[in-house]
Amino acid sequence: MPAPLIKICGLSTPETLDAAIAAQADYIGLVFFPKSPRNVAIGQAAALAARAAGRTRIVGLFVDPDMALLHEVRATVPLDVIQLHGKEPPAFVQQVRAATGCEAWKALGVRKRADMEAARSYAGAADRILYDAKPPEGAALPGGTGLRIDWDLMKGWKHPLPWMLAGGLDPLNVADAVHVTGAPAVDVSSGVESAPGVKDAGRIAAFVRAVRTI
Ligand SMILES: O=C(O)c1ccccc1N[C@@H]1O[C@H](COP(=O)(O)O)[C@@H](O)[C@H]1O
Repeated sequence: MPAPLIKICGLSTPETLDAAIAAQADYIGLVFFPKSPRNVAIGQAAALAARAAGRTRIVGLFVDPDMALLHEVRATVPLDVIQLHGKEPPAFVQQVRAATGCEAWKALGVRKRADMEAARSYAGAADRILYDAKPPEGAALPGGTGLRIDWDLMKGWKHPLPWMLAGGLDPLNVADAVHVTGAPAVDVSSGVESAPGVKDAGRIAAFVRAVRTI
């Protein structure tokens, strides 16, 4: 099995961005969602992206954005990937990919096996499905909650698209998560923080090390 790809999401400072790059994370994520403690202003994101350019790939995370916001961000932030973490239907995901030239990743909230079935409808529209834990009804955030998927749900599941595992991963559990699910790519946000929105350089390094030594 090839080494899983690694994304460190929700970076907002040059120091923690540098930590992710030094650890050789494959992707770094910038969150454009004002309700998130990891939200970055467009100017702040542009400065972080300039620092990261050519050293890792840059993912912009959005929740039910309109095309105007995506174009506004892309005018100054050179995104490689747009991660859609809301209720975006396949046609919109396809439109995002066509209009921006970025890869489009669609996040799906998973609590039971049936939640994963929705992945099929994104074949041909999304470049990757990101499976995240489904938050409880009425939760403030659709992701970045530290909640975990029941990894056993993925046993025997035939993934219709390239995919990534997210939700409650951390340096101590990520190796188990990969062993149980066979994930080809992993994404972490709160599991490498010391407080909500505060990334920890040591935990970022430990997470990448834990994946690279699987
Ligand atoms: O990180 C956030 O603040 C966030 C906000 C809104 C939607 C998604 C968000 N993060 C994504 O959620 C998953 C899981 O995060 P965690 O590791 O459980 O904290 C991950 O894909 C993040 O990119």
